[in-house]
Amino acid sequence: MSSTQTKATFSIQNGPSFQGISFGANKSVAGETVFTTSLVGYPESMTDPSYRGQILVFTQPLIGNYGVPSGDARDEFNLLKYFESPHIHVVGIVVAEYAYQYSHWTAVESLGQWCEREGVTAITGVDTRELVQYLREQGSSLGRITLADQDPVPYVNTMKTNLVAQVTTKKPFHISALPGKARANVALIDCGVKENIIRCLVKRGANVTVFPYDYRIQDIASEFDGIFLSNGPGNPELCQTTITNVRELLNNPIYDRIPIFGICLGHQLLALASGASTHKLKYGNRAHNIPAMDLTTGQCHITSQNHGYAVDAETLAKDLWKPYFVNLNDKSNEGMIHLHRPIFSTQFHPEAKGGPLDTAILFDKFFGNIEAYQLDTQRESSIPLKVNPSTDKSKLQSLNVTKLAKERVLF
Ligand SMILES: NC(=O)CC[C@H](N)C(=O)O
Repeated sequence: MSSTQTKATFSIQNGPSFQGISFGANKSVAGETVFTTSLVGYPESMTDPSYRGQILVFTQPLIGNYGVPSGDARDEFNLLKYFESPHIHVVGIVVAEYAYQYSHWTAVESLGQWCEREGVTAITGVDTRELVQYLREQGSSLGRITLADQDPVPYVNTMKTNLVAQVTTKKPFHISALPGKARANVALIDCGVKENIIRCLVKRGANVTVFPYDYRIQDIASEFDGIFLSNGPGNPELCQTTITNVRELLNNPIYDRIPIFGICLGHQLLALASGASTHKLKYGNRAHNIPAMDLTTGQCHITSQNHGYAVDAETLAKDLWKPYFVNLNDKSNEGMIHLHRPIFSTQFHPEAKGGPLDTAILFDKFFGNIEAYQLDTQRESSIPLKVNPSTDKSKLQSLNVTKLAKERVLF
C-alpha cells in the first residue's frame, strides 16, 4: 500500500456518497454506474467494449488479487490472449477491498498500475453491498468518482451517445483459421466485439473478416457463408445504420438462406431490424451465473451476461420469429430464433470470457447452419475467400484478405 494515499468519493446522482481511497488514475470521472456479481474476470470485463463509458462496481469484495496479465500476449490466431480488446473501456471501478498484494503466474502488473497507465479511475473502501442495494432499488443510476482536492465532474448520461462508433474497428480486418482448418468465411459486424467471440469462430474453422459497425453488409453478404452480429455498448436504438443494413439484408430474397448469429447487442439489433422493440432494464444483468432456459428443449443453462437493455419478446413478429431463451431470474428475453431461416441470436454471451461455457455449443449450431448453407448452395469452393466477379468493384478492396489489417484498427 502506498504511503501517500489519495482520498476519493463515489457519489450517485440523487443518492448517497461513499468515502474511499483512490488506487488508479489521478482523475475524477463520471458515468452510468453498473454492477457485476461475477467472482472473477476483472481484466476481461474492464476490456470488454460493451462496458464503454461506465463505472463498474464489483460485488466480489476482494478485487485485484491476481494482478493483470499482459495486454501484448497473443494466441495462435493473433488474438489478444488475456484481454477482450486492447484497452480498458470502463471509465472507473468501485471495489470494497483492493488487494494491494497480487500473485499469479500471468500477472505483469497490479490492477492499480494498469488503471493508472490506462487513465482509469479506481476507488477502494466502498461498502459495495450497501451501494448495490441502492442501485437495485433506484435502478440504473449516474455516478461519479471525485478525487480529493479536485472539482467534481458533471454527471454524464450516455443514453443518447453512439458509443458503438467509438469502439468499432475503423477499417475491416481479417483473422484466418489455422492453416488447413478453414471451412467457412464469416463476415462479422463489429459493434465492439470481444476478442473471445472472434476466437470462438476461428477456432472452429472460420476465416473471419471483421467490418466496421456501419459497413453495408447487404452489398457483400453473398461472398460469405455466414454473418455474425457482435456485442457492443450503449442503447441499441442509437445504432440505426446497422439496424437499416441488417433490415435490408433480411429483406433481400437473395439472402433468404444465409446463416446469421447475433450476440447481446447483435441480438438486440437483429430484433430491431426485424421490427421488434427493446427497452432499458431497471439495472441490467451483469454476472456469470444467470440461468437461461432454452424454450425449444426446456433445458436450463448457466450463462454469462452484461447488458442494460432487453428485447421485448412479445413484439417479435409471430409468423417469423419465436423467443429462443428466457431468463429464469427476471423472465426477460434471452434470444430469438427464426421459424423458417437459419438465423438466431442470444442476449447472453455463449463465448463467456469470463464465465461458464455451457452455451458455447451455439457456435457449433451456427457452423451447422453454415455447413447446410454451403451444401445447399455448393459454396465449398469459396475457401479461401474468392471474390465473386459480380461484386461491386469498389467493395473488392475491403474483401481482399491479403491486404487487410490483421487486428482491429483503432484510429
Ligand atoms: N454486451 C452487450 O452487447 C451489451 C448490449 C447493450 N449495450 C446493453 O447494454 O444491453
